[in-house]
Amino acid sequence: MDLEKLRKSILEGKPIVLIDEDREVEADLVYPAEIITPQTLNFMLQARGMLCLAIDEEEALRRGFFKLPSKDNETNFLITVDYKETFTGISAEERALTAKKIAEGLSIEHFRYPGHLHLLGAVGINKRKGHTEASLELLEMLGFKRYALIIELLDEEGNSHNFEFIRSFAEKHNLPIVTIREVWKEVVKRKSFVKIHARARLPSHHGNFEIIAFDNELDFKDHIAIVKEPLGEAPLVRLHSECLTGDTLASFKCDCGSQLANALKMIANEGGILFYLRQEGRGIGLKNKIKAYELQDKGLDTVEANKKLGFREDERDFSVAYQMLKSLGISKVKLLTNNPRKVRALEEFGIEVVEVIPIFGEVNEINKPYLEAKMLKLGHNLKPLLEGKE
Ligand SMILES: Nc1nc2c(ncn2[C@@H]2O[C@H](COP(=O)(O)OP(=O)(O)OP(=O)(O)O)[C@@H](O)[C@H]2O)c(=O)[nH]1
Ligand SMILES: [Mg+2]
Ligand SMILES: [Mg+2]
Ligand SMILES: [Zn+2]
Repeated sequence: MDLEKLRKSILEGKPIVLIDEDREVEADLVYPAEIITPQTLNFMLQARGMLCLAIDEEEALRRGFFKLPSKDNETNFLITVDYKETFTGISAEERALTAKKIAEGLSIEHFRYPGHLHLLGAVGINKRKGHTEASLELLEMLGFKRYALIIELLDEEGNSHNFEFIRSFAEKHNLPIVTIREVWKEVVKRKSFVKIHARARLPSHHGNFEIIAFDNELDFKDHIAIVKEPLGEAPLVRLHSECLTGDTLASFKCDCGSQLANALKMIANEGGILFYLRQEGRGIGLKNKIKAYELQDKGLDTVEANKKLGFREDERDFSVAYQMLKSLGISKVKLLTNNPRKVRALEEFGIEVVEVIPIFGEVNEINKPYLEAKMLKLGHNLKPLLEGKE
């Protein structure tokens, strides 16, 4: 995402096409309310969705705007308004004026309601990754105030999910395209959602560690770090994904339990950090992993089983691991893994992986086909282990 270029394009009066690939599979045009002109607003109305103004819900409520009684609706609508000095409130000029007055911080006394501009309350992109939230983050990182005019882009037939049309519309009008995923990634780099909650001694079978718990407003799960001093400039780091069956129940189906023990031993000897990440089943959760096991009992491999259940081969997101590292002041690591995706995930956030150190578990007749599938289909570097040369 080239922020300079995006800002320039906005200042030329061009809205950004913000694509939501994950939730709604739709695109909205986005423009800062503070600098909206009647011309740009009129251009945005071509998109033919519903023009709304996104605002932080907390702030809107503080200023006296309110929600209508509603059943739990996914879209967080507040009242509709017109600025008091408008005539009917519907023209591009008058809607632009209403939007600007909201961006100036005026409270509800200066508006009539119901009116012609819909207000949408944003609840924070960590809690909801919709257009409402992402548009505010996007504008903030471009140096604008957190008030966004947004409107869904419909094709000639009125369909909102036509990505081919969305891309051709952007191209035709020379509008930049950004995805909500890109915005979220940038937010994870800029804003901190994780901080240390408590730390305590943890003597264990493997050595004397410290255990750290976090307040985590990023994915709201209880991840922990197991730390052994000294850390040095680039400590040994292991990102361990939870595996109840392997870690706790000593299952033969995978190598997780023995990898965990080996990682803790290495860290006990040399110093380092093990992050115990609650990403059971490569992020699909325990129940789904058992479902995947059911399919594997019937002959599918670990990747095919995930796909059959409608998941990607790997659903893990390492942004929380990045923020935990940051909260511990670490920007360089020696990473214990055979999984190239973990290296890439950290590097994308700007963590320097100075060395990748293989970490093998035990191979047996039961987990061998699973490990082979990971090597062949997920690109894990397990050749030395499977050839017995590790
Ligand atoms: N969906 C799914 N998850 C599995 C399966 N077997 C193990 N897992 C999960 O896979 C995760 C461990 O990931 P692995 O791919 O073994 O290893 P990795 O952590 O990505 O890579 P390394 O760093 O090299 O160990 C844990 O969350 C396990 O619960 C399976 O058959 N299906
Ligand atoms: Mg939407
Ligand atoms: Mg593993
Ligand atoms: Zn496992």
